[in-house]
Amino acid sequence: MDRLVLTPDERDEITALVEEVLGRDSTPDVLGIAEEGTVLAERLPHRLRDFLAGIRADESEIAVISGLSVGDLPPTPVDWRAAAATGAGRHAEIVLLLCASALAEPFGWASQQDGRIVHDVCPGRGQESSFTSASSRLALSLHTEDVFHPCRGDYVALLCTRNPEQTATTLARLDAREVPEDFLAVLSEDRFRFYPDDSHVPAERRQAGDDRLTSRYHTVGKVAFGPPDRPYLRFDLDFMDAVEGDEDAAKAISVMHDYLVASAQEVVLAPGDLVMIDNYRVVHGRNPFAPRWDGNDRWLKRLNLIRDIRRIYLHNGSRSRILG
Ligand SMILES: NC(=[NH2+])NCCC[C@H](N)C(=O)O
Ligand SMILES: O=C(O)CCC(=O)C(=O)O
Ligand SMILES: [Fe+2]
Repeated sequence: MDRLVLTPDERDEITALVEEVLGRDSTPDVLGIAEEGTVLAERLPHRLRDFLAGIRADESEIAVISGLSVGDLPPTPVDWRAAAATGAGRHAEIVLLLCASALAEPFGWASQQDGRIVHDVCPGRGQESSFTSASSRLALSLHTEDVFHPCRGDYVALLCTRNPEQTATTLARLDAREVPEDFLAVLSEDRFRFYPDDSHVPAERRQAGDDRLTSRYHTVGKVAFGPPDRPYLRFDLDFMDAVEGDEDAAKAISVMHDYLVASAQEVVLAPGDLVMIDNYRVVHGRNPFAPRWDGNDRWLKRLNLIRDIRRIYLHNGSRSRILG
């Protein structure tokens, strides 16, 4: 894991840029700021830009930037809808957008959190055991973000605003030297189906049987692909299976899951920590925790990033960075 600890001066420089951007409009347009992101990011401190350029060039698995300001925070919202309605944590959203734009291009999903580009990750009441990021008492299993989609992010960026119980984010990779060749061979073939996860599939639409959003919709592909000595990875036990009747592929999924769990590392994010997770090189998840419901619950802001925004434009057939 790579880490950059910002100096108080660097933190203040970033805060000043964020305040300038927020001060331009009475109602800040987060998507508009995302459009400008790569230009605004040119004004971030040199050491931060150098650090992120290095992360990108090396394809580093995990990078943490510490010491960011997250602004004045209201109580942790009860769910992402409440956060969206009130604009809670706007300062943190812009910190995340600007810093992440020095690494890659921000984009969003029309099907996720109402098409917002910056997401809220906080425990949701009644969602303690869900398979979405709003879960708490149930662990979030190791996954590739948006595993079903060919335009899934190159990175997931998470900025922590609160983490009172020091709940860990879990991370694991596939080391080709550690696994048998025949196992890797199965993973490297188009023998796996990947489905949209529950954050893309509102319960009502699933019940209504909207084909694009139900389990009938899937893409087929490989779990391991790309550079053989440093394979990329596509995996989410909860939202994948083997193609019809392929028992060796089914077995490979469970062996792979056990391998990832056994080799996972934990990173505890503190307020002001921003982690950039390479969504091709590692899978991530979260340990379970007990929600408090006292306004002081764990709260992250999340952003998806892609190296080439044209892939999103081509998929959309328009110059929009909200994939829909
Ligand atoms: N294994 C899983 N639970 N996968 C789904 C991950 C959570 C999903 N990306 C969300 O935003 O809610
Ligand atoms: O809460 C965490 O630490 C990770 C959550 C997660 O997987 C996500 O928001 O995509
Ligand atoms: Fe995730």
